[in-house]
Amino acid sequence: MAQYSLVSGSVGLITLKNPPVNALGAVVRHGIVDSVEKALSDPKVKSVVICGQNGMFCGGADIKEFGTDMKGPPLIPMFHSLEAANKPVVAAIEGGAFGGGLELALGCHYRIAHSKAKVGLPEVTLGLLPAAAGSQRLPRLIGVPAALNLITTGRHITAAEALQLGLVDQVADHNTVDTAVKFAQSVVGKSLDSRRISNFQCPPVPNVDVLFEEVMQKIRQTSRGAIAPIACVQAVRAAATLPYKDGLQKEKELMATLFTSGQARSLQYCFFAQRVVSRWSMPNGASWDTSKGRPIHKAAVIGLGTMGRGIAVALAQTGFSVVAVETQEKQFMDAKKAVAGMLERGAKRSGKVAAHDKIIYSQNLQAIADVDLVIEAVFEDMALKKRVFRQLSDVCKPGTFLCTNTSTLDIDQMAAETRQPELVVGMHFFAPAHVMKLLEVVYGPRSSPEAVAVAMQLGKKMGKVSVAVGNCRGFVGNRMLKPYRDQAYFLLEEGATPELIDQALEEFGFAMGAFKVYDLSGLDVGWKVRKEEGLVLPGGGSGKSARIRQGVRYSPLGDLMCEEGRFGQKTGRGWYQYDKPGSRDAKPDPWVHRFLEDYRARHGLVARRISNQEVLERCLYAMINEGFRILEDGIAAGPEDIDIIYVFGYGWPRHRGGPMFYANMVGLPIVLERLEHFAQANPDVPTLQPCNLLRKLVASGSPPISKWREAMKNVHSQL
Ligand SMILES: CC(C)(COP(=O)(O)OP(=O)(O)OC[C@H]1O[C@@H](n2cnc3c(N)ncnc32)[C@H](O)[C@@H]1OP(=O)(O)O)[C@@H](O)C(=O)NCCC(=O)NCCSC(=O)C[C@@H](O)CCCCCCCCCCCCC(=O)O
Ligand SMILES: NC(=O)c1ccc[n+]([C@@H]2O[C@H](COP(=O)([O-])OP(=O)(O)OC[C@H]3O[C@@H](n4cnc5c(N)ncnc54)[C@H](O)[C@@H]3O)[C@@H](O)[C@H]2O)c1
Repeated sequence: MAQYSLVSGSVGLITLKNPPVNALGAVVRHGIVDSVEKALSDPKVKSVVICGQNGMFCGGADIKEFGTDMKGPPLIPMFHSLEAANKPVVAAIEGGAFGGGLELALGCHYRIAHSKAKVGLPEVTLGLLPAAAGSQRLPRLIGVPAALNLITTGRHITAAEALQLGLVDQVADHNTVDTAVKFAQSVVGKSLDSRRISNFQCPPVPNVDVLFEEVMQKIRQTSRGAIAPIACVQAVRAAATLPYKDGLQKEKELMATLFTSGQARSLQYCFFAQRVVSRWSMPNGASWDTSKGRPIHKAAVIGLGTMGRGIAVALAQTGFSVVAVETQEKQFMDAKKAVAGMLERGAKRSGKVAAHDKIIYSQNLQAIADVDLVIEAVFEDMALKKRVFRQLSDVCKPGTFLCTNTSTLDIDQMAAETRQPELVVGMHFFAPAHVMKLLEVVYGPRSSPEAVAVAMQLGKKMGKVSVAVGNCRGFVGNRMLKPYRDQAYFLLEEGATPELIDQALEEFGFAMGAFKVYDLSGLDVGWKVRKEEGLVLPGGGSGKSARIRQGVRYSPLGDLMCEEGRFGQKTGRGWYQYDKPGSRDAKPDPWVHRFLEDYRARHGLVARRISNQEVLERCLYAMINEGFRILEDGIAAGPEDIDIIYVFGYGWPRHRGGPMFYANMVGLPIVLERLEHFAQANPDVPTLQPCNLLRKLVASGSPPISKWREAMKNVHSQL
């Protein structure tokens, strides 16, 4: 609702009330219309202030209403009547004004913001554009380049930046509403013509066509197939080149296309999924609302290689005291230099002071005796990790949380080496750890809810999107990656090239195709793991056993590449060629094509034409099938957990919602039918056999993804 009151004898105060963010649902919109009418028709009222309750102005249109019949007054005429009012209307912005909330403020004649408030037009992140005239008013107020930046990125800006851009008129440190009321009284009688933004001409831009052409080209390159950023540019272009009324019409047409698109549904699903996963639960019933964490002041990182360095930086930048331990002399010296450089660069970007003094370096484990939490990031070697956990348990004070950054190994085996196994959890960061947003928090069978709560809270403090998952080989993300990568290799054997596969995946929207990722992370990493698993045979093996291991189809292609010393970017040669070791510009390599032809000839394989569609179906459906198995096994609490892991950690295009949402969009019966088809053609690939949960969901009428948790409960009770 919107509450109306008369304050200071002459100011009509309209307070938006719709917790928690005062979104502009139908009831609020009715409330605004009624309140504005009251204020404008009351002769005692000389000016109007609009604010939101509980220190929050407005989070925008009510996203939960999208997809419903959206009854109630529309926003655009409401904002026009505010703007047309003959009494000054002032927006008092506390907390935030986002999307429709900022558009409401732009309909007002003045805007006063609290110094800690943030504002923005984040519609693009929901697959939309600011379609309550925001795309037309903002460029008129702050100019085309600044408006383009805000609207195409959706970024939230501080009150100080908003003031600098001319987006707000004043910033208040205290009592924003009181300040706005006084301000409203002070402007009574002043002409309002110059305050009605829809009357403004857009500030002229030299070479407007060139500017928009350049911006559009950049957006096309970076948007990975997302349509909303492109529509945003088109809408701002309309503001820059057309009269307001025509621009508004263009905004409406563009919004109509976006609003009903699958991309908008996917992005809005991601918005809510991110919030769903923060309400974590464990199979034993423990959950975020019943489990309390403990404050962490001082943390330790063990092993300062690729991951340990990033984790130490992320902790220090969050304000934690860190003890960083590395045993090898050269690594120790290199890490100190590298971490200092990372902190400097971070400080430059954020404008904050580099947190050098937060980190103490040591080569001795005794230095961590008084820390509250440890994150181990030594080599991926179970024997070593067990030894380290024994030492940690001896050295650390009782009650210290012991976390491992392992990407695949069994948390429980490490916990078993300690005196308090309930304090052991996985904190699986992604490289580079100070940049990547995802954190998988892995609970073993003995992990306490308190330990999970501590890791989840720590992740949140570090600005990570944390997802709690169960303990199995590869957890969620890496477990699902295996069948995807296996399919990519099998497709090479059958006639594809790395470029063909990567192109199909990149056109789908992945940041990088499977083979570019291999080259980036190093082919030798997987080779080492496969050797330890006893899968690697010299020369790739021979005869029938060459392409079968442990009874299932296996491609030795990756092993053969490693035997040639082709480890990827680090050696300047991998699935692509690079100008020099360490260089990033991947070029197709004729050597690889010959290597694949020789391999096929050796194994009597006849190359066939492989379509992009087959690449997507084989790679993605195999991955999705594993996702269903993960749900069936109770490793992830719901499809949202899997999707958030893939969007934030594995470059899955957000506008496609994550693998499980994608399956829901494609249609579960289609996914099942294609998996059955591929499984029949590849009886020696068990990961293509459709899993029980998928079959049961299809048999029960393929409920929408929002109902899968419920359906999973039934499946679990039947298993
Ligand atoms: C605001 C925040 C920054 C606050 O963050 P914080 O961390 O404090 O809190 P949470 O994020 O955890 O949120 C708490 C709680 O609130 C829910 N929530 C937040 N925002 C909204 C919202 N806008 N609507 C509904 N619910 C919201 C959130 O889900 C949490 O609850 P939960 O139970 O899930 O835990 C942060 O919340 C934030 O960033 N929010 C989103 C801000 C945003 O993106 N706003 C823009 C919304 S879109 C918009 O405003 C569109 C307008 O431009 C124009 C609308 C015009 C519509 C016209 C439609 C015409 C269609 C024409 C098509 C015709 C087709 C045809 O022809 O048929
Ligand atoms: N590299 C990645 O992309 C990535 C991503 C996620 C998780 N992980 C996991 O993170 C862990 C570390 O991986 P990495 O890539 O940083 O390895 P790395 O080889 O770059 O670094 C490991 C470091 O640990 C040090 N070390 C070994 N034993 C030690 C001990 N007893 N005490 C202190 N330091 C010791 C080594 O000297 C080395 O500097 C592994 O478990 C790995 O699976 C890696």
